[in-house]
Amino acid sequence: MGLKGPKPVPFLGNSIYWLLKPRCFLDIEWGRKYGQIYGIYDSNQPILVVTKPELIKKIVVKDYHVFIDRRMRPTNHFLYRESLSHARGDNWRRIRSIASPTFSSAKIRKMYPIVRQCLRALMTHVVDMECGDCVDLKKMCGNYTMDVIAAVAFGTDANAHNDHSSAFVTSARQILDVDFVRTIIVLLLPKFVVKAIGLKSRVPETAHQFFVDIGRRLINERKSDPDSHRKYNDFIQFLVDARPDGDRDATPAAADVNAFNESEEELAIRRQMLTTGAKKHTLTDDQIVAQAWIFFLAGYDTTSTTLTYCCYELALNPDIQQRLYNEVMASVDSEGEIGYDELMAMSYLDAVLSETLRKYPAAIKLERRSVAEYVLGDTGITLPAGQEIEITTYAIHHNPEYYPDPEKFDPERFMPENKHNIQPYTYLPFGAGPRNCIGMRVALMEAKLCVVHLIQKYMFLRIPKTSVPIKFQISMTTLSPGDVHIGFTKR
Ligand code: HEM
Repeated sequence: MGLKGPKPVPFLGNSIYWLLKPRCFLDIEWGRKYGQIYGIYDSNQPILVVTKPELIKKIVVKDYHVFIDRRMRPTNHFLYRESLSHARGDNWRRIRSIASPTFSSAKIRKMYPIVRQCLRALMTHVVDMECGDCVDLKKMCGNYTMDVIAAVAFGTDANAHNDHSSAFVTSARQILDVDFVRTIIVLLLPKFVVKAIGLKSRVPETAHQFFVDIGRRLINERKSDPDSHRKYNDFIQFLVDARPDGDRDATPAAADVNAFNESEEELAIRRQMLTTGAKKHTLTDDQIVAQAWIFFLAGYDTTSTTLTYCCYELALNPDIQQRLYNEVMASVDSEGEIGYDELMAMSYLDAVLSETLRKYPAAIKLERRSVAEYVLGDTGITLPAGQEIEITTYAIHHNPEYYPDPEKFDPERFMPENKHNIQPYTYLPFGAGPRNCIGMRVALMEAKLCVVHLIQKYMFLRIPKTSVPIKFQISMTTLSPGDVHIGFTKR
């Protein structure tokens, strides 16, 4: 296509740079140098990088059917192949329209008590720590989101704070703690070299099998219990019960939280996709297991790092923390509890989390793949079928043209009176269009509830061990923090 872009290294493309610097910083540098459309190479795979809002809208919403697939590395395991995030074309449409009602606000309200229960475990754990102690935020938030996602996706009590050797936690760790550098070396080296030196990036099959076994067992139990739909409010149950006339509020309304890109046009496209998507409105048992699995994989680390960054910024910004504390105290009841509607109505809390997701989007980029030849707006570029596309979220969120003083943590940007200043398709922490994050509402509920309960009891403090600025780990797709420590002191 003759695009500008960083010079690729033979066979390795530009991937070699990702070993040296976090990808998010490279995206900013390359965007400054090459503009809103440029080309990079992932090994020998050419990728079109797009950061122009009007073109993003075309790709992810208006012509989403041309860019219906996400860029995916080949995988044979059904847990991935059949999952929502990896599925392609009509298979994805079908799975998405069956799975969407499981994320309706009615269903999320039903899950609320499960999340509340996991929060109790977190609060008990925090009480057991000495106040004023140095808190390992990543670990604390990770244990909480592990408990939540195990409970809502697999109906299982992971007991992550207390039992680090439980089968659930160890199997999850084997899969989640993938060594990035090792993985990229395996991807970069020719296959025969990888084989010859016996390098493996794969996780042991027993870890995957553990989740397959739990999922299959639960589905059997639920299917043989005629009352299960009354007893359980987790994803497995919702997917077992999925019906063509499931909840109608599965698509977000224009006023929904974080729906910055959702005009009536986008909502209509999404609704149309969902209603035409499902010819056969059931999933096989293994397809249900694959969805529970991907909810676990996509929902654990993203929510945990978001919470980590949020508490970190509150520790660095005592004024913002105080204002949030005031809002929390005005919203909770005499027992310190809060209902779903009251939680969602807290505008400053919403602004704090939105700003966290702006400054630290857990996924640093979105990926799409064209299924047909396509003329890209008035750029004069014709994309071939199979063209990989990346939309560099982190770089967009840190562009001073859209967010003045982008390194400043400033929740004001997202207060109701200022939200209209945000240009559509420049705020993408959950992606956009019909293939956006299906778990957004769950993630926000889980994170907000956690902040509300922690801040009531503890003040977050910057301590000598708090690294400023925060350090990011080397990663291709996610914004993972290195160690993050802050102090907690009892209020
Ligand atoms: C703060 C937390 C989270 C963030 C920042 C986040 C972000 C994202 C992003 C950026 C995407 C890609 C969207 C696109 O390509 O347009 C995505 C997809 C997805 N997310 Fe999330 N996510 C979060 C939590 C969750 C949770 C809790 C779940 C499940 C319970 C979940 C399930 C998924 C799934 C299944 C997909 C693939 C959707 C599809 O291809 O149809 N995510 N997420």
